[in-house]
Amino acid sequence: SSVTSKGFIPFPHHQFDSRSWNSQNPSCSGSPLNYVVLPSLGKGLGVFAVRALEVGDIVMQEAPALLVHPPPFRQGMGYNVTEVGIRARAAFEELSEDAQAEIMSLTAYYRPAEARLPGFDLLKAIFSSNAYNTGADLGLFPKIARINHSCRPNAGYSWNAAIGKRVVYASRKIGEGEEITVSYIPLLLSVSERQKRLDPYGFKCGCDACAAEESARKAGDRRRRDIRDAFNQLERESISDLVNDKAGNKKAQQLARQSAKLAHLVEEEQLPDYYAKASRLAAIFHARIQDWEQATRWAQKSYELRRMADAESKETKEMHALTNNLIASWNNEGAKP
Ligand SMILES: C[S@@+](CC[C@H](N)C(=O)[O-])C[C@H]1O[C@@H](n2cnc3c(N)ncnc32)[C@H](O)[C@@H]1O
Repeated sequence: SSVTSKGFIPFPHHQFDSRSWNSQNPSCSGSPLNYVVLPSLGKGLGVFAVRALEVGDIVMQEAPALLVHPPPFRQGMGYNVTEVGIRARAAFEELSEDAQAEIMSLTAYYRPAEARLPGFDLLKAIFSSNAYNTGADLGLFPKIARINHSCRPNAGYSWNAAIGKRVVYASRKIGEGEEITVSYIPLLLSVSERQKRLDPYGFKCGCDACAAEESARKAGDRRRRDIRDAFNQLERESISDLVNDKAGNKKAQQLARQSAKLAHLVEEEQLPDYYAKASRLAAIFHARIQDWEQATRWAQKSYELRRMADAESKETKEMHALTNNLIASWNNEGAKP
């Protein structure tokens, strides 16, 4: 269409102040360092901001120190851990002594009984405790591996295939000296469900959300459950057919309101991992009621968030295309006599 051939239509500037997003540029090395590794009370080492960071600022980006091409993934059983361990060992042997020492200093979670078994391999434990899916491989990132968990994290991270690095970025404003945290688990769960997911990591979570007093924890549980239910419902509705009668229109209006409410709820609960997903739904449901202005605002927000995580990802490109389509609809409406 003419929109794609003309390229990306610039957004009206008054709509969004995008300065903080612009400060991120994953292709620049980001030095001097934005972080320092220091002891964190009750959590071993942790990563702390040495300056105030805006949303979207890069905390760190790291190429994998160890990259393992995994054996086939077995549905319901995961990878063959022994085989992954053998491959990790082979890759490890190729590294410099310094790189090996950095890896061996990392924290591994295993039961004490495991360590007493013959053939216990600490490298294997370190690798399986700290590695991430990295494209089609598994990668170990020793600097990122120092970041502690929070159920209300202030940073997000993702593999950026274009630059071959895992990128950690501020997903909220972070003050100078504040600890950088990410989430190790899905967050739309109650305090006790989250703790179960964290058990294999060997710690009791004492983050703000888990350590709050009982009434606040209960309220948080309720809000996270409401958010999860709303996501499920709206995602189902987003792929169902539109009915263009009075009742259908009323329902569409209601869904648009619900989608905006969901986007505000995830912000209230401070769950930046879910902002992009909620904003996308709000864009879709406002487009359905042909509220092009709101639809465009939400789509652009989702696009910016996704671009921050990975400018080249399929999801980012999808949101870019959707935003452009919505702007085109908005312009067409304005052009109508
Ligand atoms: C990926 S490492 C993070 C860096 C680690 N603190 C270190 O000193 O190397 C994960 C381990 O850090 C600790 N940890 C992470 N988040 C924590 C939290 N919220 N509370 C307590 N301990 C935590 C646990 O020991 C966990 O097994």
